[in-house]
Amino acid sequence: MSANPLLSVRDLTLDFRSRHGTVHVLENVSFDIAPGEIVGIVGESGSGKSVTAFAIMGFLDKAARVLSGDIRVQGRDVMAMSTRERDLWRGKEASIIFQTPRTALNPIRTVGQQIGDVIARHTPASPTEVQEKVLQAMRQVRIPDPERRMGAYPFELSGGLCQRIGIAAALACHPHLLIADEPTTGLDVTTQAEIMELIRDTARAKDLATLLITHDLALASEYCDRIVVMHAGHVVETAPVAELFARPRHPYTAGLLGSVPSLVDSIQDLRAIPGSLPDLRRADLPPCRFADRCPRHHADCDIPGLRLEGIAPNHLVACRVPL
Ligand SMILES: Nc1ncnc2c1ncn2[C@@H]1O[C@H](COP(=O)(O)OP(=O)(O)OP(=O)(O)O)[C@@H](O)[C@H]1O
Repeated sequence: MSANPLLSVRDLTLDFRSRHGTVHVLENVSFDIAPGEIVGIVGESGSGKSVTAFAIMGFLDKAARVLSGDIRVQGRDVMAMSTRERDLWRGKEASIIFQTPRTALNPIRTVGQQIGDVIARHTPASPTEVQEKVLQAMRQVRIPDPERRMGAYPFELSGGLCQRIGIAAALACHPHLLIADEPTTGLDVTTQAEIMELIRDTARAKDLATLLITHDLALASEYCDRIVVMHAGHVVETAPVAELFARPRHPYTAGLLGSVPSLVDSIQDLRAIPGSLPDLRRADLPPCRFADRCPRHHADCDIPGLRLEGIAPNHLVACRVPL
């Protein structure tokens, strides 16, 4: 893991209590992000990507119970913060952008007011100074004609412009950590590329540690430096992007890569991963939650104590029979 990470998540284990029983959502989730690094979390729906992001930001609902683990941003223990400290920390040190930009914005306030609200919460400034900072934030995310657009309501702007407003609000107070949860869902391909380029350029220019949550492996391969692969609440593999795509070592990662048309050599090589995620309410979840779906399953896989281990420089895998 990184020598001086900006974000460090260690052995995060949490569950949710629900009417249908306890859901064992995350177990021993660990990863780091260095300043300026873009890390993608990939995995099927339900693998725990968003819950991990919400745990970092302190957005978990009351049904969540953190059983163990540690989350630090710039060395600061995020889970030990009071609600007030957390409110001040969000936006100033860490920000999140969501997948549905229009619904993430308040429909009855102009976009300029909404960016201004974030600035005013964190910086003592006069209304004129706030307005100047709003314009700066809008220019930074390349919104054309910001003087006019700051008076618009979200419904008056395209999905791509709304996402730019979301990013402007997230970055307005210069945080060090940015979490982007499926930031381009629902946007057309050209707008998707523009938004991803904006996120990448900003991360590089401002040395932001960026966590990109996505289903889209092709997108992750293009914009991320490193990938964290999650399956059913476990991190199963993490490696620099080129290495992971050239030589996946976990059978689940190999299965994911083999199921993406643009990443296989020919259509004949395209394969779906058999089975589905295990029911996370099971009290007897196996040490490897991929075991029931794994073509390489072996008796050793059922021995408790499976951990992420180094298999090559910067390449960790949680598998007893890696590829
Ligand atoms: N409030 C909750 N109560 C019970 N279970 C929950 C709650 N929130 C999330 N979960 C469960 O946690 C697991 C992980 O959900 P999460 O949303 O993090 O997955 P994800 O990988 O982000 O999926 P997607 O790509 O569909 O957003 C799922 O099994 C989900 O049902």
